[in-house]
Amino acid sequence: MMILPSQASFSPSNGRLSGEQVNRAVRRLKDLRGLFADEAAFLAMDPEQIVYEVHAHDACGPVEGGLFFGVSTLFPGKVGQEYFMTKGHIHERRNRGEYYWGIEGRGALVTMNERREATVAVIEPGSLHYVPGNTAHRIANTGNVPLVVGACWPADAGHDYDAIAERGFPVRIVEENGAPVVRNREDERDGR
Ligand SMILES: O=P(O)(O)OC[C@H]1O[C@](O)(CO)[C@@H](O)[C@@H]1O
Repeated sequence: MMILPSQASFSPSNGRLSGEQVNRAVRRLKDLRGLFADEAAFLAMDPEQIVYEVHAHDACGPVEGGLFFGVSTLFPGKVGQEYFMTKGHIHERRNRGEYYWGIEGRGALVTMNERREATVAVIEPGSLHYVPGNTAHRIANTGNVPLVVGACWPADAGHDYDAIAERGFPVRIVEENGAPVVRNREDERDGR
């Protein structure tokens, strides 16, 4: 019998993920153009500012039956009144689901199904969230410290951004009177 060493190192308390097969992807403000309601506020900010980074353990490549394991770190901040958020996607293979869990910080998981019905769940340390297939998803950081969220998803799920780009999600997570609230996009006159 062969005793194998750990393939990577993961700390459940702070989400730090490292090792040979761990890839790091960074998204800057300039990668999120057009997603925030307040375009003027967006243009006044540093486009190179890092909004979030994703560390993912890729042990198998994008194969059917495989799994990816990742940790997203979404930094605190706002564009106008709207909290920093991930780009958001639906899986290319539509029926693939995903697990998320809160590790550090506080935020919101926003989902949208094929009928454009949205849900919003509070993410906090220890919270667990199952995103079913056929459901677009994004997270927003509603706190003052980095939001660290773990995720596990099928390796062949893929990311489809174009399918949701035109109309976006039906809700926004914004600050009102110092607290996060859910705002319906239908209440906006323009923009998304
Ligand atoms: O791809 P997005 O929408 O920028 O989200 C960030 C990441 O969150 C995950 O859903 C989980 O880490 C990844 O699949 C994705 O790359």
